[in-house]
Amino acid sequence: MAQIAKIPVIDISGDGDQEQVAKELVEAAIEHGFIYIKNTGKDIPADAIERAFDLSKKLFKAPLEEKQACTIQKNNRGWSAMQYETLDPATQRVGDFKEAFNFGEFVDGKADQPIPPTIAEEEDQINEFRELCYQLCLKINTLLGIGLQVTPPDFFRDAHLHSKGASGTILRFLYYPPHTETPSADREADVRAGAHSDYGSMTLLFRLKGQAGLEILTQDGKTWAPVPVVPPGTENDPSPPILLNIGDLLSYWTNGLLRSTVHRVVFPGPGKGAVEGETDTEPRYSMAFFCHPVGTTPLTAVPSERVRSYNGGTDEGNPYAERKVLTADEHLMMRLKASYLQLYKDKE
Ligand SMILES: O=C(O)CCC(=O)C(=O)O
Ligand SMILES: [Fe+2]
Repeated sequence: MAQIAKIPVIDISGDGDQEQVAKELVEAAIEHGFIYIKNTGKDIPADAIERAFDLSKKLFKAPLEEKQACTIQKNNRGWSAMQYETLDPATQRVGDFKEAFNFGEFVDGKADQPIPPTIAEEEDQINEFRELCYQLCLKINTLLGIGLQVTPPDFFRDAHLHSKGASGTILRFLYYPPHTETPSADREADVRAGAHSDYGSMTLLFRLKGQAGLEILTQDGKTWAPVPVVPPGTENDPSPPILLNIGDLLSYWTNGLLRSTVHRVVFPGPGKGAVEGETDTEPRYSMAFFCHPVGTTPLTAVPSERVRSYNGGTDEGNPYAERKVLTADEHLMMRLKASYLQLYKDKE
């Protein structure tokens, strides 16, 4: 069996020493880029997560025409069909064995995009779940600011405030069929989601017990390590931990100090390193909340001595000195173009 990923579990739900928690979070973000946020149910109640998963199952079971009518657009919202997205085009021979549905920001509590009629009545519930995720990301942004001693410490949080404008933030439901339903997929050669790093500031990932598949690339750059849904010590929590990972934008913004880790979703068939108690024989559902700063935010130098003095892991001086300042939206567009080849080819 493959070595499972070494990812720390951190509890940020308490009222205790915030500085200490912030420090632990920052060290984990620098060292691993992935962190299990212990789910005590205080930030995101277990039943809100359960209900969101139920809604996601209902959505993917909706008639094909309903989903097709919501096909993903250049605004990154809507439904992406089985094998439509290819996250790692350089390596994959076929597209990802998954379906996905992206919800962008809501306006006045309503979705600002077509929604399948099958789930239209639950629009409020989607909005509420988005809001819980957003609030948790704001809290994490504050902790990162404190841990990196940014002045002011709410520098990152501020850049994510809805009140300052629209952002590319997406709540994404994902459905991966069991291997038995995708016989054309070669368990060894094909993947359910190609190797990639996430585009935004940070991602919250929700998974279900027993459903295998997620792996991260370890620091040697060639070994893949499975990421258990329920790491040791969290078995009795109300819900499995929420998996937090740092995205490319936050890594870029911090000069590479915070690590954006490459990950993928595989068919961990027998002998291929599945975690004990997890399989790929059942349908797999996951939900990702991709948190982005307000689109017009310029990704200028972070006012933190720790970030400033980090030279991006090279000896060539500080990349801030040379690079063009991108906005959050420009950074996102650069990444989207690389993974939706068809969408951008057909319509440009
Ligand atoms: O489904 C998962 O476990 C991971 C999904 C993912 O990495 C993504 O959508 O960016
Ligand atoms: Fe991802």
